[in-house]
Amino acid sequence: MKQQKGYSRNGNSAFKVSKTVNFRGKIGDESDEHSDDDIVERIQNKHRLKECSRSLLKLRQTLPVYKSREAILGHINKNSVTILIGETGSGKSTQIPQFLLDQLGNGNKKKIAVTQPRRVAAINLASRVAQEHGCRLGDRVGYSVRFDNKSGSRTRLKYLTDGMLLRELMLNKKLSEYSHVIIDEAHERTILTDLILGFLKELLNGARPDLKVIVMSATLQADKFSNFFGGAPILFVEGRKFPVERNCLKEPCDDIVDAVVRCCVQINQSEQTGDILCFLPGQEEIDKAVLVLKKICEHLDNSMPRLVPLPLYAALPPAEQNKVFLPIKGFKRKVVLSTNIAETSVTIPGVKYVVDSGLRKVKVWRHQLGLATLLTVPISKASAAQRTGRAGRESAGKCFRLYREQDFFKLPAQTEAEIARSDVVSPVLFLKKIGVKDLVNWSWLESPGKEAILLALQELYQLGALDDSGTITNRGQQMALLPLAPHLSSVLLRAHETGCLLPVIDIVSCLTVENLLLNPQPEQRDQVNERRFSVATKGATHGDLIMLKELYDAYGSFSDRGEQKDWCKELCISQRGFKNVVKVRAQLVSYMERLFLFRAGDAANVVNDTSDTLDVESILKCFLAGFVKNTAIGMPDRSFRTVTTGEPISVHPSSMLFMDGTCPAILYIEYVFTTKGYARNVSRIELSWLQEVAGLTAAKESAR
Ligand SMILES: Nc1ncnc2c1ncn2[C@@H]1O[C@H](COP(=O)(O)OP(=O)(O)OP(=O)(O)O)[C@@H](O)[C@H]1O
Repeated sequence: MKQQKGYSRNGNSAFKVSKTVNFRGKIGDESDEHSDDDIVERIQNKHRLKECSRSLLKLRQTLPVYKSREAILGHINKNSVTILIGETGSGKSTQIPQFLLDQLGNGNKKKIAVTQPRRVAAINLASRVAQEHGCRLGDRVGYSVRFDNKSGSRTRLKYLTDGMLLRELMLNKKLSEYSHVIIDEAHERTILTDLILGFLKELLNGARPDLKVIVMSATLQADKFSNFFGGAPILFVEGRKFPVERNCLKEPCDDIVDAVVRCCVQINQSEQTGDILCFLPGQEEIDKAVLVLKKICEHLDNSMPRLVPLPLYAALPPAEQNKVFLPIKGFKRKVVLSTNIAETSVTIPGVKYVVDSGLRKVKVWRHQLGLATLLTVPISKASAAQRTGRAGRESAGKCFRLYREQDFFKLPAQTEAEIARSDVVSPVLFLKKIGVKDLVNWSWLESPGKEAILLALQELYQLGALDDSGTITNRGQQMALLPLAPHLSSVLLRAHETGCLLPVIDIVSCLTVENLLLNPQPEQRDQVNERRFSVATKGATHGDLIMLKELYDAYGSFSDRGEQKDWCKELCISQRGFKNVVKVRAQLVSYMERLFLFRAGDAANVVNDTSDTLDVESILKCFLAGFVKNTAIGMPDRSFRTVTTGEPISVHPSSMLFMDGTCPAILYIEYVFTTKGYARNVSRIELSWLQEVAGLTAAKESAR
């Protein structure tokens, strides 16, 4: 290992060790019939919950926000919109919603919604606030995130992802259940947060002048939000609870995974107790760092705490994600390796040290190509502050930035709004669904621009979501209700119409789980590919989508868990990824059942092809209908050119079709640009299919 580079210190050096106590309330569902034992247990649980809440009250009272309780409530009660700025860890996300909950009292049936850009944060906050409030999670305090809901008729305070609030909006345009909507971490400027803000503005000026809106953020974009809401007052809450010392590298590092690992080892050697939270750009780097740390741990001196690396990224199943929040026993130190999903709102108990790579992965939409690419880019100053803020939440902390101080000053102040670098097909479909007619002049916090809106409208028209007059069709309504991007929704609807729904749902479920197929080590690549080819015999000819179906079937065919695990290992497949696929599949089946009122188990309605009887052509034509723009034609020199712009594109080395030189045309689900443009998740298609599907679209266009 290389020598650890030195750190220069520029922060507060106060250092204090405090004991962490973890309280865990019992979680369960309420049923109507109880035995005497049940009742006794319930009373005991209630007692325990109240006790836990009483001890947490002492901690809550020390939070800066708690001390400003009356002023904050007074402000919110007086104004329709309040912009609230407070430092990380000051208690915004946990305390302000509870002040409002207490103020509502027991008799009031209205609810408080608190939106979060990420599901991990929504769940983490709801769990904590339920403990502080002394209730079971899902009772008075609950959460709702995609594919998971812990809220019920008694829930008065609901943490939910911005996507879930938008879904609620589709069903109830006035949000009539809610008296207060809190938009947390508004500075993240996700498309969905921006959309909600626009929608809330329209509601306040129209159907719900009584609604109270609170926009919260730790960083300064206050003026922008205030101006958007016609000069809404800005409230600053002073004070941070614990100091965090900041350290930067003296020299830049060239290998970020190596630098993170070295920094963790150094913290373990030189710092007092406390867990470590590291921010890395993506899953690939995280998995690599976990592996290296596991290997290194075997050789570490017994006089130091044992390092326990735990990954945290969106593609992990919730049970795996939850592990990072559990306390660790024994002479050990938890090392959580995370993407930016733990960057805002999240408190990971025990964390005292933050290691920040200064990088993140971001999807950038390229209008000219009509494709998105995934890039690793430096974070903003606002992000760096958020990451630093994950330390110092339970006691004083330290943050180690793996870049130089002068590089920090070069970072952009704020993260660019997602809407400025994304395609807006989903948002436009949503706005159409809720009946917005004039999209260009709608209350955009930041308009994506006329051109982007027109392109999105065109795309939705091609997918059959809009009719000639630009009105949403029945198909568009159904697409909006499915929890998928419009292109994938359209694939499912086509599959339902052509009788191949279940195999297509299997494939779509696999596509929604990131990094299901892991990258084998270079020396194992040929062997792993051979094994995959031997299972996915049809995929070897038809490509990655069909291979996913074959792998899904093979995964489901094991009765022995151990054998299933070995199989995943041999084929370099993520077993936890497949567990997630199974859950997503169940949800998608139930959405489709509700939309079309059928039972997927009823063979008369849907043929559930096995790999042996798969109707490959029908399946691929469904995908073609949703992704007709993502096609490329084979050239005599075995290269491909995209149908839309004629750009050269190559099959990605991870594809089953990488070595195949015989495809007349290809369909791909993703485009990535590294050294050149690559197609990922590639399928072989025939030119006649392309003519058939593109012909249908062209016919529609000319009829317009
Ligand atoms: N899950 C948890 N476990 C332990 N302590 C927690 C938890 N959640 C919150 N806390 C405590 O409550 C404090 C306030 O957290 P809260 O999330 O309300 O702050 P915030 O101002 O919203 O911060 P941020 O902007 O960083 O999200 C934390 O600093 C921490 O001490």
